[in-house]
Amino acid sequence: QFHTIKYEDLKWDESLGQGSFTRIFKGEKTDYRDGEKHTTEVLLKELDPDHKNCWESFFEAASFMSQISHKHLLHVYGVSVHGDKNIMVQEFVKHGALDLYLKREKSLSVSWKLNVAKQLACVLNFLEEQSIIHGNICAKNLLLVREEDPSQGISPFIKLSDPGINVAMLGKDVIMHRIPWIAPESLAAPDNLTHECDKWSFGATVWEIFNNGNPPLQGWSLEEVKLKFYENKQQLPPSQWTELADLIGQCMSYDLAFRPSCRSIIRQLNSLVTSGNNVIFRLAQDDH
Ligand SMILES: N#Cc1ccc(Nc2nc(N)cc(-n3ccc(CO)n3)n2)cc1
Repeated sequence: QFHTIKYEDLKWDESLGQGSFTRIFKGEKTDYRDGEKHTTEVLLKELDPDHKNCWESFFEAASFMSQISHKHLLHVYGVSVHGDKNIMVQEFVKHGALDLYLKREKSLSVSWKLNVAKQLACVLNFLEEQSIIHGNICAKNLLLVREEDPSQGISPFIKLSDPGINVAMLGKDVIMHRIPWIAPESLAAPDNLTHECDKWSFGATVWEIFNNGNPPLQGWSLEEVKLKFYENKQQLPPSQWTELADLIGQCMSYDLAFRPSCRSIIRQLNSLVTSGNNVIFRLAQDDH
């Protein structure tokens, strides 16, 4: 169900860091098409050898990404296995993961943030229409293809990365680290994810985007304290912008039935764009 790439057709360049069970490197893949040699810049995502028992889930994530295509879904060229090395070969995304970008760029505009949130809502809507559940929506799994350039009227462009190892495969402690992105009902049943779980995670991710990449519950390092967050049905600190806080609150409602449809999420984001402009316009008016 996905393309296998020969190990000798891959070249490793610099290391770009590591995820929870993977290491990522910049690299190149070589194809020979119509008698010509083509070299493509790629991202090589290597599964840690000591987690090779998760290789099926690792490749399931790869096949998940290659069975459907969408402009806001990361393209996966294929996989390569060599000895105890399991490698996913992805398109190289120029500006990397959004969580780091949000921490680095401190003066992103409200319209930048809304634009990115809308792109995520669009790909979420697409996945729901395809009855596909991602299961790991968070800023770390959003990749920035293009920065904005206001002088050229160029807006940011993001892609959703693969979900990584299936949360059901992971130990209890790893699942704890996904609080508050993981929907509360999924803690009890991580192998029974629903589209509503992705909406909960969407809410936590929009919260991240509007909080300059400060992880939610920062400093709440003790797992039992994080569990209290769910037991007490707590919400993340609400934004001053009530309409935004309402949308995040709807997505992160403990009752599945109260989580909005993707259509409603997109509609509410669109109205935030207009109300956002009006707020700015009103504030500007007050100044004069
Ligand atoms: N400095 C720097 C820098 C780092 C990475 C990229 N590019 C890239 N391309 C991808 N396809 C995937 C990723 N990821 C990064 C974290 C994850 C977690 O899954 N993925 N990064 C570009 C610049």
